[in-house]
Amino acid sequence: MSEDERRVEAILQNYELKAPKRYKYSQIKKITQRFNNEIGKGGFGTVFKGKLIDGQEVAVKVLHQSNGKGEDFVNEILSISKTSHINVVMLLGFCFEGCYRALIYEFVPNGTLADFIDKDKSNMEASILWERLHDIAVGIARGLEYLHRGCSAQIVHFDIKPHNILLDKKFRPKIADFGLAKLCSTRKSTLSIQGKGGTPGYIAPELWFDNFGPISSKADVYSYGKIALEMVGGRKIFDSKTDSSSEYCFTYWVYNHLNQCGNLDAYGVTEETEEVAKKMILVGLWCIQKLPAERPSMSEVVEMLKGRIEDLRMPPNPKWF
Ligand SMILES: Nc1ncnc2c1ncn2[C@@H]1O[C@H](COP(=O)(O)OP(=O)(O)OP(=O)(O)O)[C@@H](O)[C@H]1O
Repeated sequence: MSEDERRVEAILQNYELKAPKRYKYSQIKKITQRFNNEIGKGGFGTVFKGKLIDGQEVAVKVLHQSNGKGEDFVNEILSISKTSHINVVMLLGFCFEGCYRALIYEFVPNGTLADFIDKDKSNMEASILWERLHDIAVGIARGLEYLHRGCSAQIVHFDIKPHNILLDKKFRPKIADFGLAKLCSTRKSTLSIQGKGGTPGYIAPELWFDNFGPISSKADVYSYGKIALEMVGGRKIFDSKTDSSSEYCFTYWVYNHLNQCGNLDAYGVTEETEEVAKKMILVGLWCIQKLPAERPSMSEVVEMLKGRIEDLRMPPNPKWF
């Protein structure tokens, strides 16, 4: 056994794991029918569709063997095994055997929020579309509120982006991909991370620069704000391949437009759907405030989204990163 394996094994034994069952690699092969149904590839591994003995459909993430260190694997297991929430993807099991590592999740069948944002929605009735967007926004906010405050350990995800939000058959969002997540004591409100995590466009400024204040769950709030704006804009607000200034422009455009009491026709927002769109924009703008202390908590975001539009203010100054 390598030093790294010994370390992972010790952590797994010492940690009180709530639920996930440990599987042998031979069982993983059976569950995935010898890896014959690939769903997709990520930075850390390949995801296959599979079936447990009781017939439950699962997604099995098989980690690349080149991932020498067990850190991401342990992080994902330890973070997610402490959770149980309708808006957080459930970890059902894992495999850690020699160089083989795999994670077994509930299968979430309706693609990612990124797919949904990109999808042509012109044949969807506007009121249905905006109700769905609003419900997705509330669901993600509730999932994050739970991770930040509601489960036994405080969890900061650090990589909230549309690709990591899966949608179930009722379009309920489920937060996935806990590779960068960090557990911290519920009494501690700040934490530190080694290395730079996150994804450009969604990553909070304090994760890059030292002078923005302490690192806390407000980093996820920032990423959430970007997602909320992206959902309203119906497009990526940051696209490194095409236009590095698009994010900046969209955010300012929306801010100025709303400040001057303009309507949002250009974004397919009608009178009927304007309230929902405005709420999501206002929430998004508050969440992407440069200083973490000026951003709302996720509980406040849920209240803002569920409350009356009249009670929402514009952020006082456009000081976004
Ligand atoms: N529980 C699941 N149910 C259904 N599909 C899933 C599930 N988990 C992941 N997938 C799909 O598998 C693909 C790969 O997921 P994975 O989390 O490994 O990578 P990623 O999020 O795309 O990239 P990275 O991990 O590098 O951020 C994605 O397209 C995702 O939609």
